[in-house]
Amino acid sequence: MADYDLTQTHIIHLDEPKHEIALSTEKLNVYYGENRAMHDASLQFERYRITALIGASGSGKSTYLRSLNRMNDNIANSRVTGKIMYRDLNINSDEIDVYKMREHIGMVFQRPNPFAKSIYDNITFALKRHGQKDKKYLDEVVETSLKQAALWDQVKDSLGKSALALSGGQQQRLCIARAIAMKPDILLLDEPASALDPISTNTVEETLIRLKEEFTIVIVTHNMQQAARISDYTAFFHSGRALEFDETRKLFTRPKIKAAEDYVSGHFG
Ligand SMILES: Nc1ncnc2c1ncn2[C@@H]1O[C@H](COP(=O)(O)OP(=O)(O)OP(=O)(O)O)[C@@H](O)[C@H]1O
Repeated sequence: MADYDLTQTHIIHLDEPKHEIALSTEKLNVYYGENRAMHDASLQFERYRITALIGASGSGKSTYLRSLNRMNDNIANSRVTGKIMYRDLNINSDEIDVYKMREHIGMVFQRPNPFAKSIYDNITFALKRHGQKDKKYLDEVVETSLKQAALWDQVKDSLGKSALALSGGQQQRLCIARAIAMKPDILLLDEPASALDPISTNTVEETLIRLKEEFTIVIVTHNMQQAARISDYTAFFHSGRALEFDETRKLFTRPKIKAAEDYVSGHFG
């Protein structure tokens, strides 16, 4: 089995992508001040597939995920180099309107973070800010997004209720509904189920599996069973590098790199 060489640049592309590539990075580096937290990460994300990012704590998964829709821009002292290609555009460039780009590449965070507003207003907030006033359209988006996030049946009679009164699992599905209301192409999720109980986790996982019919999903998870259950592809991160990238079933059963084998087998026992 190959071991990794941290002095090498690791560029990992799928041998034969089966679908169109929705998003990719080329030699992506992230620096926090002097600390280089991501080294030349080159990965490709297929459209309508779920890709899981796995690896030990501190290996750089969130750093990488955040850079995909320029969330690292908000961190003082952070710098990102390399290309992030979306629809033939390098979105890691000064000319990009970051807010517009995030309409195409949405994000859901680890802790549910609904606004202190009604369920309805949470979903319509960004659309209204973009000038959408058509009540019929807004009503439709609220219904469709909540249905897609598997929350509609539970909240359809209480859309005026505060989002903060929902359970943690429901709040997270509301945050997913809020993200998909903008009809993004790509959904980035940073451990979206880690703060949830097993039943809510299960519902979120089922929701994500259904959502991949319409969206390309990239998800950070510490939960190997979750990665195995829901993802089509997995990228293994180690020491700020994307070291191995493959179909999930191959990476979990026949990893090529020892560090990946140790990590995966340690978690599966
Ligand atoms: N805002 C920040 N400022 C400075 N350093 C940071 C920041 N965020 C992350 N780092 C550093 O970057 C490295 C990678 O961290 P990151 O959070 O991306 O790892 P991770 O694999 O997502 O970890 P975890 O699984 O614990 O969330 C770590 O050394 C971390 O200390």
